[in-house]
Amino acid sequence: MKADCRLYLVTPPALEPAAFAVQLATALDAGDVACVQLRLKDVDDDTVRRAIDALRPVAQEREVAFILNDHPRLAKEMGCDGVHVGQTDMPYREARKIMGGDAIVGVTCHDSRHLAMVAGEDGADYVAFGAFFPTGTKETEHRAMPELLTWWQEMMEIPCVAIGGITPENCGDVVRAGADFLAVVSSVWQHPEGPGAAVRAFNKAIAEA
Ligand SMILES: Cc1ncc(COP(=O)(O)OP(=O)(O)O)c(N)n1
Ligand SMILES: Cc1nc(C(=O)O)sc1CCOP(=O)(O)O
Ligand SMILES: [Mg+2]
Repeated sequence: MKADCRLYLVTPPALEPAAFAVQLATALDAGDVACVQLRLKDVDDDTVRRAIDALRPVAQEREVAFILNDHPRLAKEMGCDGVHVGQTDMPYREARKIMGGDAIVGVTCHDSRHLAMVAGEDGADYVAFGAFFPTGTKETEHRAMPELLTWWQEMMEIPCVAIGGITPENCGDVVRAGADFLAVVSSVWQHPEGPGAAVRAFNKAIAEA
């Protein structure tokens, strides 16, 4: 059992804020979730602001960290707890400068030991590896293996996030390999019995891994 692995929910790529706030509350009330990332692609800043206004309180009232994908300035302006930046977004150091020392800043590192070491040494709060499994949520060019997580855990103290196609059924190897967080989209929001059932299934799978 690796009880210290936790869930990191990432929102669906498109959502209607008021309706999704209800879904999010259902997910967060169902079990243990460490953080929520708002990930909206190809929308304008005001659309992101409206979504933050609807969703940030749902997470923060439950003491769940609220992280914005891609947009450090909006994350700072809107009171998010952190930001996630990819390799083609803003460089980590610039994001940190905008967010300040206390905020969470996470960095995508694909399947690269080098990128992860650089992010870790620069001061990232977590590194994210993926994709561990095929995913329909986004086109991915990189495939990460569970051994990468084990190597990271042996080398570094900074938490690592596993992402990409992770489900309650396939997460065991990733959890046992050393993931500190499982970042998930479709297996939660498209779960046939709803997001609450998905969170419960993940919590059980993690506890039994
Ligand atoms: C936790 C987490 N890990 C990886 C990503 C992917 O970020 P990025 O490579 O910038 O791609 P987009 O998500 O922006 O399309 C992530 N968002 N979250
Ligand atoms: C947003 C994202 N980033 C990835 C990466 O590999 O960096 S995979 C991915 C999509 C994750 O969605 P799902 O849980 O539905 O597979
Ligand atoms: Mg990005």
